[in-house]
Amino acid sequence: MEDAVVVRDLVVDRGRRRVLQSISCTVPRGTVTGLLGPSGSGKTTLMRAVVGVQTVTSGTVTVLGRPAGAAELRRRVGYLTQAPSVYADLTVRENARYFAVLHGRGHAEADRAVADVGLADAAGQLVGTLSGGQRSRASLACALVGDPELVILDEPTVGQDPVLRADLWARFHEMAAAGTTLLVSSHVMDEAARCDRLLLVREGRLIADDTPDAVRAATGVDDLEQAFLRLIRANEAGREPAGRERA
Ligand SMILES: Nc1ncnc2c1ncn2[C@@H]1O[C@H](COP(=O)(O)OP(=O)(O)OP(=O)(O)O)[C@@H](O)[C@H]1O
Repeated sequence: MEDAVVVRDLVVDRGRRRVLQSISCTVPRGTVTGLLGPSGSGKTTLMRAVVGVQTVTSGTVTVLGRPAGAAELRRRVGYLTQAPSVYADLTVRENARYFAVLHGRGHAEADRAVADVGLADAAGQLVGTLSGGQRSRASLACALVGDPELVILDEPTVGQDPVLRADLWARFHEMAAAGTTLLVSSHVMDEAARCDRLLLVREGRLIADDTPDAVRAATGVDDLEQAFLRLIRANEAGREPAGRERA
């Protein structure tokens, strides 16, 4: 099956800086692919390019077989930005129902999306009165309510407690098992182990595109944070990055 996302030789300049330096990678359908890297490494910029809202300098981004940003992709791609994009003066339920209508879905789907992010008890609460972590989950519910084929989630678990984080990751894997493709960014390396595949970026360059197990095998260490350190050092030493083969 074709990949959900194909990025080829992507270069992006923001301001006067080159923030993505010729990135090529793929996101296979029906997987949870993690986009990992330190703050400022270019994760959000890459996600914006996949959503089609980022001006690119050169290269191509193909999403579900179409150029990124194509009008017909709007309903097929869900995007959770880092800043919650929900209406503060509506309740959680009203927000979810509003976004559900935009995607041709009903109340039942909206209520399910709210429950899926652990907000059933707060469904009647105004978003403006929620905690930061709750607000970001309300935003997540709105990104998922249309049941998009490709879901791009920019740091969806920041500020969530460990139980909720585990629940959210379980939900992501359920969605992937049902055929949805998820690209999920995080700068927390312990989340890398929860992904089917990993894209590791640093300073605008891709230094790994592989499964967690393949990254471990290529570097000879079990701990993914240590594995990434080795990849970074190997990369800085100018050697060929390890672990580029598909498992
Ligand atoms: N609007 C902008 N104009 C100029 N430079 C920008 C702009 N937005 C981001 N950048 C720069 O682009 C680089 C990549 O930023 P990006 O937001 O993609 O990183 P990130 O990996 O998502 O970081 P974080 O984990 O902190 O969200 C950073 O050096 C950042 O300062």
